[in-house]
Amino acid sequence: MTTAPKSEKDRVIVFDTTLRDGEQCPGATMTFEEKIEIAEMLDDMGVDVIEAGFPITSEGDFQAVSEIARRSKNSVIAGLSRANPKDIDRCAEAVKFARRGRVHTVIATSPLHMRVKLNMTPEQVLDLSVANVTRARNQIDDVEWSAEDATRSEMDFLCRIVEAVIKAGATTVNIPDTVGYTTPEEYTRFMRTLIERVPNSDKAVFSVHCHNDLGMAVANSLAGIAGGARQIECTVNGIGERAGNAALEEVVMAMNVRNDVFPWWNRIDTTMLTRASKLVSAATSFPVQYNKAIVGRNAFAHESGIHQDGVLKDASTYEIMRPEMIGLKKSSLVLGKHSGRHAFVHKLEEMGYKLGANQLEDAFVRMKALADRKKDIYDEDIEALVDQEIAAAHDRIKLTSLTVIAGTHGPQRATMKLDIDGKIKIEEAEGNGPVDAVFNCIKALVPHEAKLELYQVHAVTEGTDAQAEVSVRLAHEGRSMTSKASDPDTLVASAKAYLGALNKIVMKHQRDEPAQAAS
Ligand SMILES: CC(=O)SCCNC(=O)CCNC(=O)[C@H](O)C(C)(C)COP(=O)(O)OP(=O)(O)OC[C@H]1O[C@@H](n2cnc3c(N)ncnc32)[C@H](O)[C@@H]1OP(=O)(O)O
Ligand SMILES: CC(C)C(=O)C(=O)O
Repeated sequence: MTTAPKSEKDRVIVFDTTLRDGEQCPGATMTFEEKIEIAEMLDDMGVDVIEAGFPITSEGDFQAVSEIARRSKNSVIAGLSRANPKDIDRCAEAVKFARRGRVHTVIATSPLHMRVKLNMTPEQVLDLSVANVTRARNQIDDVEWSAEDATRSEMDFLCRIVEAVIKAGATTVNIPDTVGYTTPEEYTRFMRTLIERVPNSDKAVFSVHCHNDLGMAVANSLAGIAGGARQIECTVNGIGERAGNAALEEVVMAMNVRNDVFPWWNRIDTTMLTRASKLVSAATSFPVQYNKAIVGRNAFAHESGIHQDGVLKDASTYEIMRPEMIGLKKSSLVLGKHSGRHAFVHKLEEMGYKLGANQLEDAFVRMKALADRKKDIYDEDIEALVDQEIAAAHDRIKLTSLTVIAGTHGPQRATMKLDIDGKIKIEEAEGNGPVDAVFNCIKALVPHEAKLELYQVHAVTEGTDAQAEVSVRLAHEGRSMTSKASDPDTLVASAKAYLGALNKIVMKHQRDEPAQAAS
């Protein structure tokens, strides 16, 4: 969903640099095919300018930028270049295949960078900038000039150089916060002063490019727009040098959700944001932080009971945007130790269960107990728990407690307390292994002739804290009775599964007895 257009002067151009600045961070290198796929997706999503790479970097980067340019549909395709003829020419050659190509040329303007890194005087930097913008403009109509480390540059010099590059033909002037140093108020003032003081500032679009070293890249980008800029340079998932760049999904949704505060619009189809995030994460192998704004897996997930109850009554209690706006089907209610009954009942209904009040209360208590011991509660856990609740509703023999001593120095020993028809009985037994000790305890507490035919264990979900699901089959008087039980403790699950099968035998006897007496 795109924000309804207002006027052209309020439109923010979205410039995505995932494939250039995003790729610059250690470990994020993408293959040719991955870059093509991402560029096509950004084009479809409504990104105005795609910075596809830095063509002088390598033959591979040149090829990727050229191919993205060839395949471009609506987006302008930009390439980066330093302020030297070789970079400019190579870049112009790569982007010339696009419907609209852009040469983006950068040079540092801060005293520190000019002196230490470039070993140039401000006048040399100014002359070089003018010469290279002119060179680029002789090859292409769309030229962006960037003042690297602009926010640590002197305002008087910046005004002079910006005026000169616009005169030389720069159509976009980018004022980057290269090292993530500025603050929102400062950046608004900085941008406003620059635009006001440069006499020909109306001949170019001013742009922001903010890094996240102090966690303010998104806030600073919006502040720069408030100061008069109309292009935001950003990346999907906020990837980029060091702590990254302003995240595309965050700046776009901030403008959409708080349009009262950020009264500008853009052309992004926000329903593609989730897909874009997943694609970039997969291509770079950079996981998305769980609590990342907009696209983190917890951004629309609720675990606490009070929040879940609120969301069930009206999602806007705890959600400031609808999940569908960013291409997510729905928000999720995650069951855990902080959950309440409303969410538990809702989950059971979704899974097709309808329990009576007592069964529900028992299952809820058991879910809480499970959540205290297990990190994630999956649907399979709930299923196992409720099935067991239903199956055990009429059991005459119930497990009350179990302690097992196991380890290298046998024999293993179990102590078990059972509730048999309302009476508590306790017994201790040894065994050849902990499971044998547990089953011997049951035999001591409930003497019976049934023979163990099958004992099987498997994990309900993944991880070392997964619940064990145990199946037990007992044979008695020519019939077999099978029962399943689950618990994070394999021995408790074993005891419950055995007792489940035993209860079935007892129940069968109970049903058969009156019939036998009558015959
Ligand atoms: C703020 C930014 O994100 S800018 C983009 C940064 N991205 C990258 O650097 C990724 C791609 N870079 C590369 O592949 C390489 O660095 C290249 C191909 C650009 C250059 O490689 P090399 O020629 O081996 O130079 P190297 O990277 O070691 O040093 C950079 C040189 O460029 C000069 N330089 C740096 N910025 C600029 C600039 N904007 N304009 C002109 N020259 C510059 C430096 O002063 C240095 O020159 P020197 O060799 O005379 O000292
Ligand atoms: C090339 C420029 C825009 C840059 O990446 C920066 O200054 O951070």
